[in-house]
Amino acid sequence: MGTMNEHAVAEVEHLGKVYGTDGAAVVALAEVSVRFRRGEFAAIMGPSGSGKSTFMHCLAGLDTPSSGKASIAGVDLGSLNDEQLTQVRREKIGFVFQSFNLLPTLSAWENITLPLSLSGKKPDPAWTEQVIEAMGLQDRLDHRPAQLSGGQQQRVACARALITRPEIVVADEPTGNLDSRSGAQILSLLQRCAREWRQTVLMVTHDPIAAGYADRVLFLADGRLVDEMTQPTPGRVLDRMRRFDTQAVG
Ligand SMILES: Nc1ncnc2c1ncn2[C@@H]1O[C@H](COP(=O)(O)OP(=O)(O)OP(=O)(O)O)[C@@H](O)[C@H]1O
Repeated sequence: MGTMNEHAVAEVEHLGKVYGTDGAAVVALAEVSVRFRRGEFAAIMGPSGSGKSTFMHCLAGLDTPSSGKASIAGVDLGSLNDEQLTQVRREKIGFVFQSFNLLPTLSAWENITLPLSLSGKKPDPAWTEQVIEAMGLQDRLDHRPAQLSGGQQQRVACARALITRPEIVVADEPTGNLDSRSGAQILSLLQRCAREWRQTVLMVTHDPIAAGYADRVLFLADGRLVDEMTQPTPGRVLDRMRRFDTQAVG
């Protein structure tokens, strides 16, 4: 695809994670190696307990691998101290969660600009306007989360994730709590992050329709990367997921 020599924005090599010890040890990830490039929208799928959250947490520096390594922009996260890790997360990664995670006492505007307030930075007016307009939030900036619909709240959460212009957007089931129309809006926005703004978007999802918006789908099973699909369609993703079901039964 002409991307062989392109710089990997994020990469894991021989990533492994074991929780607990001895008899109680659970292998959550084993020997996972994958690279993500600039402007790529990737979906991570797999049955419950297959290691998706663990994978994302290790990649984003929220959890420490037991073996192998995770790197962001060529920097091995394992070589950083806590302060440096916090800085990498703050500057390079925007997070979107299934449950929005907005602060209830703050207005939409205050929630969106919180990452900047926390690091003592001023909003870049042109970028801020572009993000707010892309999220369709111009008329909702004074509202508190409770005065917004679920879809609007998730768009506030997306704007908050984008306000620092991170190279990577990590979305953990971003449409899990939304109706299909609001979900489609969020997925189009994530697609735009990748295509127009050249951010690397990594999304965990259980939904084949959501995965259909991605450029590539990675399939995890029992902590291993077992398959990969480019130019996914909901139908092909659904077929692949069904094969996990039959394997689990058999
Ligand atoms: N903190 C922990 N302590 C012990 N075991 C854990 C911990 N976190 C995850 N696990 C185990 O690791 C395995 C992978 O879990 P993980 O949450 O990464 O899977 P998942 O694919 O995200 O699942 P789901 O789709 O249900 O959210 C599971 O067997 C889980 O029980």
